[in-house]
Amino acid sequence: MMPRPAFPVGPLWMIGCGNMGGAMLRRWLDAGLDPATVTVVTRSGAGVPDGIRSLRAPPVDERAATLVLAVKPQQLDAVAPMLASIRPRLLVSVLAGVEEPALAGRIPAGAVVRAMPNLPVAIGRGVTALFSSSADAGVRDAATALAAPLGLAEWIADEGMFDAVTALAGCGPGFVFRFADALAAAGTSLGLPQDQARRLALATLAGSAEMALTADEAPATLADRVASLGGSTREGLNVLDRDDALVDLLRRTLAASARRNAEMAAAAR
Ligand SMILES: NC(=O)C1=CN([C@@H]2O[C@H](COP(=O)(O)OP(=O)(O)OC[C@H]3O[C@@H](n4cnc5c(N)ncnc54)[C@H](OP(=O)(O)O)[C@@H]3O)[C@@H](O)[C@H]2O)C=CC1
Ligand SMILES: O=C(O)[C@@H]1CCC=N1
Repeated sequence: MMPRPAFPVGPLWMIGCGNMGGAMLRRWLDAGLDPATVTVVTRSGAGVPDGIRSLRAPPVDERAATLVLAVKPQQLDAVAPMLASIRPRLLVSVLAGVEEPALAGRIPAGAVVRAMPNLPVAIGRGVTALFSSSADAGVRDAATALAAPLGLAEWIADEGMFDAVTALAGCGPGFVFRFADALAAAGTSLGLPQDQARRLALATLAGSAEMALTADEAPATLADRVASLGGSTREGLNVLDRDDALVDLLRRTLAASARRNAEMAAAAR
């Protein structure tokens, strides 16, 4: 296995440390990020890992090399003024929707990278999509080094694709968790005890995803291997496949999320 790239050198400040910022920071610390280099700024101090400097405003007489922005898009204008004079080498924003020019216009930085992580980054099995208009290898290496311990990291060439990537991978765990509950509930409706249905549903999802990830065949081929001719899986698949029911449902699901990302982008322009 290739060694992971080293974390960017210098102080790392994280603005906002809730569900996503907290998940990323905990994973970075587990992966060897030096806690002494980290400062977190929030209003309440809630959610900051033990042993990490937690402040209510950025320290005035210090500089960050890397600034990670992890507040909600609607909170950008509340935090931007206090970040305007920091001028970090690298600004990494995980804000859904908010585009690079909107970030660069509010928070001057050597370079801006948009990152779209998802919640399984907490266990190093997430997805992080990255975009930057900068072609600077140092910038890209630094962002890749931050994303690598979080799971799969993929650069997106066209920022116009970022809302779609956000809908699929950023929001995706929400849809998968909902699917897991639905699968379990369907088992319960056939008479299984609730806790057992949940265990079976989660283990089935985990095993199937792991198998599909490592298989040479496409998921459709794997599905056909489960569906014996004249058997019960085919009967179930017929329900999902009739009129493209599942595909249509997910198309509408992702389209709704992508639309909301575009709205948040427009609001920040
Ligand atoms: N949750 C997810 O799965 C994903 C989220 N994202 C993105 O991550 C970002 C954060 O989302 P999420 O973690 O879910 O949201 P949370 O509400 O959980 O976290 C927001 C954080 O911002 C802090 N905050 C809010 N206002 C201020 C302020 N004025 N000054 C300093 N800190 C502030 C909050 O702390 P306090 O209230 O104490 O100030 C909190 O730590 C969003 O932009 C979202 O688009 C991206 C991918 C996935
Ligand atoms: O729901 C949201 O807006 C964020 C973006 C991706 C996941 N959560």
